[in-house]
Amino acid sequence: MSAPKAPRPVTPASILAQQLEQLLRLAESIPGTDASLLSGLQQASRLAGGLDPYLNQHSSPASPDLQALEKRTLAHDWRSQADDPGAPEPEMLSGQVEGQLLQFLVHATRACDILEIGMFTGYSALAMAEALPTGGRVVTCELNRDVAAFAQESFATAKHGAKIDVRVGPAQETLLQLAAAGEAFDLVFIDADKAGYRSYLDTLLTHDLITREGLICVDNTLMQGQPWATDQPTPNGRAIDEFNRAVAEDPRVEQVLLPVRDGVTLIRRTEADR
Ligand SMILES: C[S@@+](CC[C@H](N)C(=O)[O-])C[C@H]1O[C@@H](n2cnc3c(N)ncnc32)[C@H](O)[C@@H]1O
Repeated sequence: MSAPKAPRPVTPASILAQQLEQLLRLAESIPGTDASLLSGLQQASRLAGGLDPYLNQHSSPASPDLQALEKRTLAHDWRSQADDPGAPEPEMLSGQVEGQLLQFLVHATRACDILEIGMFTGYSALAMAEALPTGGRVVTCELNRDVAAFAQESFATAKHGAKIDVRVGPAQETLLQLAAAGEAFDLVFIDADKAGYRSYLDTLLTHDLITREGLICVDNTLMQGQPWATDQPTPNGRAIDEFNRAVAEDPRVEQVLLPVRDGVTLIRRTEADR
C-alpha cells in the first residue's frame, strides 16, 4: 500500500504560492527568459510562499494536546472513506493559527457556552475548550460516526477534553434539539457542509441559539478563492458565494470577512436585532 498523500493547498494564499512556484519553474526552464521576469516571479513566489510559515512562526504555538491531535490526524490513513461525498481528509483540520484566533475570540467574548457545527477530529473544539474557564463547555456537532469516535479518543486523554460534548448526527437536527431544550450559546463556530451554512445561520438567529451579544464565526468563507477567481466554481464554491451574499444582505447582522487561512467571517446581530 502506498503512503497517504501529502496535504494539498486549500487556502487562497497557499494555492497562489503553489501556482507562482510552478510558473517560476516553467519560466526557469525556458532558455532566454527575461531576467527581470524571472526575478519578479522569484520575489512574488517568495512573498506568497513565505506567508503561512511566517504566520505560524509568529503566532503562539499550539498546546501539546493540540499538537498531538494534529499529528494523529495527519498520520491516519483516511483513504478508506475517500469515495464518500464529503469524505474526511486531513486538510479539514483548521490548525495552529486559526486555533489561536478561536482561543482569542473565546477570551475576548468571555464565552462560557460554545457551539461548534462541524468537528472533524476535534482540533477547533479542543482549541476552544482550552480557552474556556472551568465550567465552560463546547457542544460540537459531527455527522460522521467514525470521525467522532476518532476525536473522542483524543479528548479522553486531553487536559480540557472533558469540556467537550459531542453530538453525532446531522447538525440541523441537533440545532433544533438544542433550541427545543432552550439552549443558547455565546460563541458559535460554523465549519460543516457549506451547503448548510445559510440554514445554520438562520436557525441560530431565529431560534435564539446565539445570545443577543453572541459572536458567530464562520470558516472557509473564501473557499479557495472560488467566489471571485473561477468561472466554474464547485458546489462548495457556489454555496459559499451565495452564503456570503446572503449575509451581506441580511439586515439582522453585521459582519467582517477576514483573510485568515481559507477565510473566517465574524458575524453578530445588529443593534436593532438584539
Ligand atoms: C471542515 S471539517 C471541520 C474541521 C474542524 N472544525 C477543525 O477545525 O478541525 C467539516 C466537518 O463537518 C462534518 N459535517 C459535514 N456535514 C455535516 C452535517 N450535516 N452535520 C454535522 N456535521 C457535518 C464533516 O463530517 C466534517 O468532519
